Amino acid sequence: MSEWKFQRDAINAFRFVRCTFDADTGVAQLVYAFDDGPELIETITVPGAPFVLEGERAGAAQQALRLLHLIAGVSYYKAAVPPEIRIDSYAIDADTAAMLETIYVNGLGEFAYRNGLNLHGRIRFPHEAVNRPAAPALGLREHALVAIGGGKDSLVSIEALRAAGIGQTVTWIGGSQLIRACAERTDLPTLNLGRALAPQLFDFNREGAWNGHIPVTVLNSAIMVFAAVLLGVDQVVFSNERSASYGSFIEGTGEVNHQWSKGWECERLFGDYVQREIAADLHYYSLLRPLSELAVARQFAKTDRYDAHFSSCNRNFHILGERPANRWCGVCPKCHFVFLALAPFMPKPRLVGIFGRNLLDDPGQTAGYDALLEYQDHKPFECVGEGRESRAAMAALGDRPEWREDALVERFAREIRPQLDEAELRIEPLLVIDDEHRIPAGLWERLRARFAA
Ligand SMILES: CC(=O)N[C@H]1[C@@H](OP(=O)(O)OP(=O)(O)OC[C@H]2O[C@@H](n3ccc(=O)[nH]c3=O)[C@H](O)[C@@H]2O)O[C@H](CO)[C@@H](O)[C@@H]1O[C@H](C)C(=O)N[C@@H](C)C(=O)N[C@@H](CCC(=O)O)C(=O)O
Ligand SMILES: Nc1ncnc2c1ncn2[C@@H]1O[C@H](COP(=O)(O)OP(=O)(O)OP(=O)(O)O)[C@@H](O)[C@H]1O
Repeated sequence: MSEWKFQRDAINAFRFVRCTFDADTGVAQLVYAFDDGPELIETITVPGAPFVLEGERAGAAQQALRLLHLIAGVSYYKAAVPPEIRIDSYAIDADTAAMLETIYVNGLGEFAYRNGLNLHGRIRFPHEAVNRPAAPALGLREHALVAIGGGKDSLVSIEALRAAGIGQTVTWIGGSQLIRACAERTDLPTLNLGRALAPQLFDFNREGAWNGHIPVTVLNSAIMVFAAVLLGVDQVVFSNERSASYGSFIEGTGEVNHQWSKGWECERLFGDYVQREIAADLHYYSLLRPLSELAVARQFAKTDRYDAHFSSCNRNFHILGERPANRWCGVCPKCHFVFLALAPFMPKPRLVGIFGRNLLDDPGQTAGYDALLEYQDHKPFECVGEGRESRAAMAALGDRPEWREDALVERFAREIRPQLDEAELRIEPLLVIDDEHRIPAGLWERLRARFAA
């Protein structure tokens, strides 16, 4: 074993070795390996131990842990993308294998495109006939674990749940101080789940591993579903908007969606699986699924409670490395998009105050905005709205005296808008609420009017 060296192209198999949970400490270990190489151990820590798990709750916790093991494996599998996948310590059925293949192939879509790999037909999870009855209802108490990511979306959900009178615990994974500050600002109960990647992954990256984006939202979802079973609560709430279901259109390739695991296909697949295989009364849903990015931005603008705390700039969230000095780097696609999406709904001084500068009056940002507008470029691989949302927001600003002379708004009006169909530049149709979602019916009845206003 000590002789083993990471040689990406010589690896034959990726192994799901085992997953364990110590109810006395709240620590789960997710163990993987390549061939007969060293064990790669990812650790998840759930505060609140010791946990008492008996009977059907214990069975549900084991199912949730296995689902997490299988999904979290994507971080390591991607390092070598070997021809074979093995599961050493338990068996999965054909439906589970099919779901995992869908998550891996689509969730690694951007990774595959950027690395010139074709994963279709290459990712095969071994499966056998497994006789398991549908998951029982566990009698979970009515309470929501709400994911918070430090950006505007989860804060919109948290305020909507508060208004609807749903008991919630604001929950995040990892050690981000920015997320902690936002969570504390909610004045609600909080829960910070620990996650440590296997340290060897960083060595493998230096030694030539394949690297690229992984479907982090479904992975965070699996962590929170596991925590919900341990804590005995019946809802796991994310804040993935409708626009996340649409990717970037690449000429000659087709659609590649950076945020596939925030999209509707993934939510439906994962949420149905949780109810069928883990607990019939555990509801996983995205509260913002019926809303476009612009509709979410409009909701966010209604309160200034988080202006001095939130950030959507992903540069804040690296495990290693530098973070922007003032929460908004101002040059990445998320900064560009969030500034543009909020601008139609916020007084200009407030928005410029949040970012510390006016991104739309900076000609240096032209290429970034062109990509968002899908003008001579494709939509960036980031969590940003659809091209038609960016174009509609820019057109709306062009009609407003306080914005229309800013460099990029003026350029849009002069150079890009004349090439577009005016009927497709209206904001109102993009703010319409959709009916495709998994939000429990009673809650949605209480929230629909709020989101429509
Ligand atoms: C913070 C960030 O954007 N990270 C992406 C970046 O990673 P980078 O190498 O620059 O730094 P680290 O995040 O510190 O990661 C170090 C290495 O660790 C591996 N890794 C990390 C997390 C993980 O869950 N699995 C891993 O394997 C990986 O090898 C890293 O190199 O670039 C990476 C490659 O493109 C991205 O994979 C990193 O993205 C993180 C997984 C991440 O958390 N990103 C979110 C901020 C994010 O992109 N959210 C999406 C949600 C969409 C979705 O569900 O896919 C979004 O906002 O659009
Ligand atoms: N570290 C984390 N722990 C738990 N959930 C997270 C974490 N990071 C992101 N999420 C959740 O994943 C989903 C997608 O993240 P996303 O970044 O789009 O949302 P956000 O941070 O709320 O808003 P924004 O789009 O403005 O960044 C959200 O539900 C968010 O709460």
